[in-house]
Amino acid sequence: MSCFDEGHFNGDLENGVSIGCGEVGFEEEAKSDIADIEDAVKVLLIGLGEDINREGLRKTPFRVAKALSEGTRGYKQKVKDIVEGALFPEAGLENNKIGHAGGAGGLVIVRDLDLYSYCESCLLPFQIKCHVGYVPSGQRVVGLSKLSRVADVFAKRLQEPQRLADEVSSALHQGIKPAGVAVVLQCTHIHFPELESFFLESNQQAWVKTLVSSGSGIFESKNADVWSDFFCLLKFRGIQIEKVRLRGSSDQCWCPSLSTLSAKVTSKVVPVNPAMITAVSSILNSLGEDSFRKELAGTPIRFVKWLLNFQSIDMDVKLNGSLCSGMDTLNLNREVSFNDKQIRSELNLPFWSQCEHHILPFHGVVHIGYFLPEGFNVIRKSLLQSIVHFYGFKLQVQERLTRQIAETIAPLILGGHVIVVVEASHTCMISRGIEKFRSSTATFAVLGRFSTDLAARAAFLQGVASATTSGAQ
Ligand SMILES: Nc1nc2c(ncn2[C@@H]2O[C@H](COP(=O)(O)OP(=O)(O)OP(=O)(O)O)[C@@H](O)[C@H]2O)c(=O)[nH]1
Ligand SMILES: [Zn+2]
Repeated sequence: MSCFDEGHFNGDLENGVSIGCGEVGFEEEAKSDIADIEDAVKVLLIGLGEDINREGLRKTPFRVAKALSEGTRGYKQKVKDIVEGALFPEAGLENNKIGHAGGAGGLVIVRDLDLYSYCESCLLPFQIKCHVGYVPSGQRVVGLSKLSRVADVFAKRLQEPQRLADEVSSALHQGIKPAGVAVVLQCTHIHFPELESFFLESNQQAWVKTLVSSGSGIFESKNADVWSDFFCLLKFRGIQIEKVRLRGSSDQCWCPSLSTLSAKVTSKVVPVNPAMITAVSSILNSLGEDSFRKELAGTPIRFVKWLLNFQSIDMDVKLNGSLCSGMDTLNLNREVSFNDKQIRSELNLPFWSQCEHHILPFHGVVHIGYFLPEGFNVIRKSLLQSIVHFYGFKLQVQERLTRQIAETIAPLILGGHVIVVVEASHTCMISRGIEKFRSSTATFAVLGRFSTDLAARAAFLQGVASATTSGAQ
């Protein structure tokens, strides 16, 4: 059932009708929506060739349903309730003078509100740093927390940055009746790897960012001088405004899936399992969206194409003798002394993976260290990058990914002395109510001398610390 229709937004503000799917039997409806989403997730997992009964996946359909429902709870929240009762009388600087100095005497801005939303084009969460300001009028101000709560109502939907900014500024204007509202959003979206070119280039950026704004009342015009007050107060926080896309500016496609995955759909006929597409459409409807809404038209196929990256890649990593080329296999048994001057490092190899608990991406960089005695060839970086992708492009947990990379490299190295460190940002940690935006997870796997020799580990880790900033974000 869809609660998303053109007029729903204004109607909900004025008469307080719940934005959700009606009050009566709402709990029951929510439960059946969760169950429907779980069934759809099972179809997706089976479409990936996964065993839905295996340990790591058994609870995944429920976790995903819970996460998506949490991430789109905004459809069921009433903006009116949030603002009503939180408008406080406050004399202005110049009593009864209407306009800029009316009310409490000038601009009020709350900066650095960390929110997350779900991208309507690819169904992945994206991060938002939201800055909301308004000029009070009518001798009253609104509770500061309500600015964040109202922004969150619209963030917790399937969104696109500009529409989100517009909805927040419009909702606050209707709720507070100020002289004007201004909203600036800094949005950060995971970058989609271009698999074909990916194995060649290791310098793929991890994030796509955009800055959008929206204004109402005295902020309606993007040239209004009150915007410069607003931008100055943002500059205090180091936010460079020049890059803000003011409303109505050219709408370059924000979501990277609109350029990469769609291009792949058109450039090459890639068979996509229709049952998986139907499953994603049913998830959209269970969330209270209208899967026929034009912005959602291509979302199911984009989401399925993204998922299929993690089915398994047909790249066959040849770990036979040819990889040991230059390593004289007779010497492989020869004892050679280990010294930390002979540690070879390959750092910042990018990876993408998908957490099997929430079917949400985690991505970052892999640092690999191994022992390279005199006279032996290094392992080609492209091979190490291929091994990283081979294990990355699966439904994973980070610890398992780290171990599998180390175990695959060890046999290629004299003595099997290898250390692997993975640094990653987990999308499941920035969303789902956890919302730890700047968190990143590091995992470690050590084999051979690296598991017993602290000095060797320290030598490698020092090298990583001084040679690189984490690529996780
Ligand atoms: N160790 C590990 N845990 C992960 C990874 N990716 C996701 N998780 C965790 O998987 C766990 C699943 O816990 P559950 O209690 O079954 O599910 P949940 O209700 O979504 O848990 P919360 O995250 O606490 O909301 C969560 O704690 C996630 O943080 C990973 O790569 N490694
Ligand atoms: Zn997207």
